[in-house]
Amino acid sequence: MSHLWSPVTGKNRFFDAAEPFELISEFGSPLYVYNESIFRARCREMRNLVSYPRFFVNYSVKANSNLTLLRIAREEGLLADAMSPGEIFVEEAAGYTSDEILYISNNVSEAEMRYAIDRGIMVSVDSLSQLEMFGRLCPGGKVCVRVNTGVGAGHHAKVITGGKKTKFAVDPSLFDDMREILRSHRLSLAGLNQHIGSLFMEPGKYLEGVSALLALAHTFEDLEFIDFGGGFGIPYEKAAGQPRLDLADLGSKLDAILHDFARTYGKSIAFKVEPGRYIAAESCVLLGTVHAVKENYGHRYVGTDVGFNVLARPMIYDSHHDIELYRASDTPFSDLYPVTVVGNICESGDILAKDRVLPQAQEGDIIGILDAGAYGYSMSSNYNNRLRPAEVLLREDGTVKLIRRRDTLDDLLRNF
Ligand SMILES: Cc1ncc(COP(=O)(O)O)c(C=O)c1O
Ligand SMILES: N[C@@H](CCCC[NH3+])C(=O)O
Repeated sequence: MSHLWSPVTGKNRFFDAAEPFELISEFGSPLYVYNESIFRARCREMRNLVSYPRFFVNYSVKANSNLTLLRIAREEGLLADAMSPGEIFVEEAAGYTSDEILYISNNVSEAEMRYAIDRGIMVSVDSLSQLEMFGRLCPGGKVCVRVNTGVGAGHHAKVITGGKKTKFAVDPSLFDDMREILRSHRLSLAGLNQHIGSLFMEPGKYLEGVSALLALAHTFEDLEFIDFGGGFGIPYEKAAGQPRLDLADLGSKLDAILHDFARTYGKSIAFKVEPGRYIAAESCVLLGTVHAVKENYGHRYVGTDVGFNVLARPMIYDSHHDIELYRASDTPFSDLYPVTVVGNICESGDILAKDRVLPQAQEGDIIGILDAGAYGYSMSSNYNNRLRPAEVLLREDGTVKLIRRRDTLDDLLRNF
């Protein structure tokens, strides 16, 4: 039995089914551990966001494209987004059919666009030059256009995808030119989509974006669907008491807007959202091992095997993840003081948590990095020729399933 120190009170039920030390000894460290019931619960919350009947949730698989999790998302009735042929390929392997996938392309080659067209997958283009390309490849076809309504939101400048300072989507002032391209290739505009950015915690900006897109949508007569994008945030700072996004409030306001639009649009219309993080983030704790503790010029460091090759978010965006400690011995956890938790990569920016208030860690302790299910494994790499970790699923029936094996040294030579 291990001992747990957690900054998050009122739990910890995540590891009911299996102990961190047992998991690490069986599957290696670091290790992405997912909880099936949390993942399914998040899928259902999104499915039930509104009462509007033709409402679809496209899971944005860039957050986490593990095949087993994709199959579960599909079982829960989620459709899928794809950002690349690779994502389409994996979605098809998980059982998604062409009518269940929306390809939200960005600066793709002809071959990449054709990959979706050949499969009958709906393509969203995000520039007029790519609309031209689509028209050349698929004259007379149906297409979707990604629109930048000028509304943007997100937890960091690098993930705000709407507004005046982003490469994404079509500026509505170019709509006359867009209509001309549609006409010249006999294309029908089946859908409009947008994505304002990743991680908002208040409904305001999202609903502002929804209304802005719908105002533009009224000027097109034949739309089949409108897709408002993802961005639904989760509270990463639970230990500090950060509240959850009020989905019930967001859902009821969104519902009213959708019914209103549908009443006045004049034809049956479907609506979509594209959550990634909300579905996957909280279903995962990333486990790692403490291998060294040291003091450098008065600064205390906890050295772990969770480098930024394993979890890139803190390095790229200074993102916060709450951290727990598990201990096999009976040594009690000490008082709390600030330490910097780092990985094993040869860069000084390889920092998981700076000046985090924790008990003194010991060699052999396990750390648990919470809410690591979105943009965790999917952004991991082999930098420093390190092996990407395994992923395991704590199933609802109490069993543990390996859902992706850990890289092997041979994998490092696979492409030579
Ligand atoms: C086009 C598009 N849709 C959906 C998402 C999913 O975003 P999130 O994980 O914040 O829900 C992203 C990523 O930000 C995206 O680029
Ligand atoms: N990778 C970002 C989110 C970007 C989503 C892709 N548009 C994160 O970890 O927060």
